[in-house]
Amino acid sequence: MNKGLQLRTRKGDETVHPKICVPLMGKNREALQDEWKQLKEKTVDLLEWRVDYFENIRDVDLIVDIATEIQRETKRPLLFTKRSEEEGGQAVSLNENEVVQLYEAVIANDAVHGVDIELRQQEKNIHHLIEQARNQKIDVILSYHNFTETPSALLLEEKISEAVVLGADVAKIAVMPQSKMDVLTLLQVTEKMSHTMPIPLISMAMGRNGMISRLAGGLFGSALTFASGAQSSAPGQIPTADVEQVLRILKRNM
Ligand SMILES: O=C1C[C@@](O)(C(=O)O)C[C@@H](O)[C@@H]1O
Repeated sequence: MNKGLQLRTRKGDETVHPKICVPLMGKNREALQDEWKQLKEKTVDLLEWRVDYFENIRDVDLIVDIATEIQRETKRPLLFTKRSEEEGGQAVSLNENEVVQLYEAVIANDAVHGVDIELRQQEKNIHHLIEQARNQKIDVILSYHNFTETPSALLLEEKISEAVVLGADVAKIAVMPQSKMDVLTLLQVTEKMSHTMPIPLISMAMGRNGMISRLAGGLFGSALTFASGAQSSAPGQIPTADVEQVLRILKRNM
C-alpha cells in the first residue's frame, strides 16, 4: 500500500516545483493532533514527524499507533525522523541500536511513507534499514546537517554522492551559512548535483541568510522545502502559507 514520499528526480535542466513539508513536533498524542489538525486546510504536501520531540520515545507501540493515525487522518505522506543532537535534534535517551529498533518497527508496520536516516549512522545500520524499507516500499532519505557552518562545496558533494552510493531514495543536505556566499555554495552544489543524480535531492541553507534557499531552492533543483506549521524545527523556516504563496508565484511565471 505504501508509495513512498513521491518526490521527483530532476530531469536535465528542468525547473523543480518543490513540495512543501511541515514538521510535527508535539510532545504527546494530543499536541500532535492539534498540530496536524491545524494543517488540514493548508497546502502541505508532506508531514514530517520529528519524533525526537516526543516525550514517550521509548514506547515503540505507541509511536507506531500515532504514526498510523497521522497517515490515516491527514492522508499525506509521512516522513519519520529521529534527529540526533549532533545534527540539531533533541537530546533523547535512545542509543543507536534502539533508534534502529524504532525505525524497524515503523517500517515493518507500514506506519510511514519515508524515514530520514543520518549519514553519520553506522553503515551496517544504514544498509539494514534500507533493506527493510525497500521491502515495504518506504523511501529512505539519507541526510547530512551542519548547524554551525557551511562546509566546502567538495564536502557537500561528497555527502550527496555517499547517499547515492549507499542506496538512498533521496539525498538531503542542510547547512548553516555564515554569509551570503555560503548560501551561494549550497545553491551551486544543488544546481550541479541535481542535474545528474539518479535520485531527488533536498537542500537548504538555514537561518536568516538561508531563507532564500527555502523559497527558491526548486529553481536550483531541490525537490522539497521545509516550512513551519505550529512550530518551526530549524532556524529560518518560513510559515507554510507564505512559502506556498511564493512557490505559486514562481510556478505561474515559469
Ligand atoms: O532535515 C530537516 C531540515 C530542517 O533541518 C530544516 O532546516 O528545515 C528541518 C528538519 O525538521 C528536517 O528534518
